[in-house]
Amino acid sequence: MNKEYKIPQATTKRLPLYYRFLQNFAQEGKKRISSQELSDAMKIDPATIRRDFSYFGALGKKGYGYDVQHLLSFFSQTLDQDEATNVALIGVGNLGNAFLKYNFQKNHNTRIVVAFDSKAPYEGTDISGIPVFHPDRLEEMYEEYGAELAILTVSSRSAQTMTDRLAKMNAKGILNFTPIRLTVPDSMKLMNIDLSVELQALIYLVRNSES
Ligand SMILES: NC(=O)c1ccc[n+]([C@@H]2O[C@H](COP(=O)([O-])OP(=O)(O)OC[C@H]3O[C@@H](n4cnc5c(N)ncnc54)[C@H](O)[C@@H]3O)[C@@H](O)[C@H]2O)c1
Repeated sequence: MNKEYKIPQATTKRLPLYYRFLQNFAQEGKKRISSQELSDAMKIDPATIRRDFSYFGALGKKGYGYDVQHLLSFFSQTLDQDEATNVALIGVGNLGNAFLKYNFQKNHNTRIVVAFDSKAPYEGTDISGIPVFHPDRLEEMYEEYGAELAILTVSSRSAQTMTDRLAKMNAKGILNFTPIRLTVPDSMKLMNIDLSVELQALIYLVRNSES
């Protein structure tokens, strides 16, 4: 990857999607692919795809398109897909339960390995095959299960406290589903996911394409 460029977050978010579609194309036996074909499959305009790919240097050739295997190994390295990522889930309520059930089945290298909920017993319980412990054991079990990242689905009032504890443990990143704007140290990556913001963006797109 060309490290001189800071990759925009919108591009970063599309990388796993590109990877998934490229895997499908490879499974169908496709050797090369144009940005137009990717665009048709992914419903992202070809200019965006070309711009996204340009952040990683010249990956395609004019008139030839992109070499599927080359792109796949490139994305796999970039996304560290060869390395498993263990994730901890904090807060097993409505949202957390759904994540434990889903557990990223489409991405075999990323999985929730341990979860925490204040209603869980100290010695732990099993929900959808994942051990769930009381948050008193966060530091101990996060380490024991080799978690690198945390998904935060706790009630709002606990969000910052749990974030501070994760920061102290040098957790690498948080995927935050709570509505709280969290304060994190520079060393920690934070991504906020808010369905109402996404929905508002969709409403805006729909309204602005009506004429
Ligand atoms: N981002 C989104 O689009 C979106 C959508 C729905 C809900 N949310 C937010 O996600 C969070 C979870 O929503 P929900 O509907 O699952 O709520 P919920 O009340 O069903 O679940 C929250 C869980 O967190 C647990 N909890 C509280 N403090 C804790 C702590 N310190 N450590 C571990 N567990 C703790 C509670 O026991 C509970 O089981 C809320 O903050 C909510 O506002 C976000």
